[in-house]
Amino acid sequence: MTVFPKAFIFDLDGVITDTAEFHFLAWQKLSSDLGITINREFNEQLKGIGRMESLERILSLDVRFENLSFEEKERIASRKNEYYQAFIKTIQPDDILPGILPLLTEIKENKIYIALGSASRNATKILEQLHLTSTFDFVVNAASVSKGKPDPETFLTAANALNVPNADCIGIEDSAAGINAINGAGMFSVGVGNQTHLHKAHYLVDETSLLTFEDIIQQYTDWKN
Ligand SMILES: O=P(O)(O)OC[C@H]1O[C@@H](O)[C@H](O)[C@@H](O)[C@@H]1O
Ligand SMILES: [Mg+2]
Repeated sequence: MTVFPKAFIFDLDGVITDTAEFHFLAWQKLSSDLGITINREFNEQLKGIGRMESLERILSLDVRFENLSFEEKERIASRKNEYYQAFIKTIQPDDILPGILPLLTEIKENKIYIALGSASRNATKILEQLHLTSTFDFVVNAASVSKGKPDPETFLTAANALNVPNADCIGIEDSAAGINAINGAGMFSVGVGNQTHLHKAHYLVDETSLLTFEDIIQQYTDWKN
């Protein structure tokens, strides 16, 4: 018999819209200002991770930045955010990734809650630009939690707010940190991306266009039984 979840908890960057690419481009630009080179492979470990922690990981690549003060780090992190905000200025509903709108619609039709579990302080703004604010029953962002992904707190906070058991939630993520967070919360994890980085996902698809309600529910049902 088919088992339906009580909530879907979506990551934002790289799942709802391709802002993961803008985060990468902004970090790359900032790194280049600092004389540090980062590539896409290195960027995989920044996905899902908060702004200051990402900066720490980049600075640790070069001993010249060993003794920066907190104020200096904050200033550098703000510069990255300025670069990022310039990239996201023009984001609009057309930028919702393929497959996401039909999935959201079907979840709603089945009267299942939809939450956002994002590490980004820009999350609310992006949802507004995508005209998706009212689609989400609850939004968790970096300001709502004390421990970011891979800690499960982001996903547990959403489940608590919606008053649903953790094991009745499905989380969707494009980052390894996010998949670890969902699994740590005792939820069913859906990964969007490649096997190398997201092998811990309970169910994995290559891209968002392959996320169908029917397939996810089928996989979730198998996991529950
Ligand atoms: O700098 P922001 O917008 O608060 O985002 C923090 C993090 O948010 C996450 O969603 C992204 O995957 C990370 O790449 C990003 O660094
Ligand atoms: Mg993401």
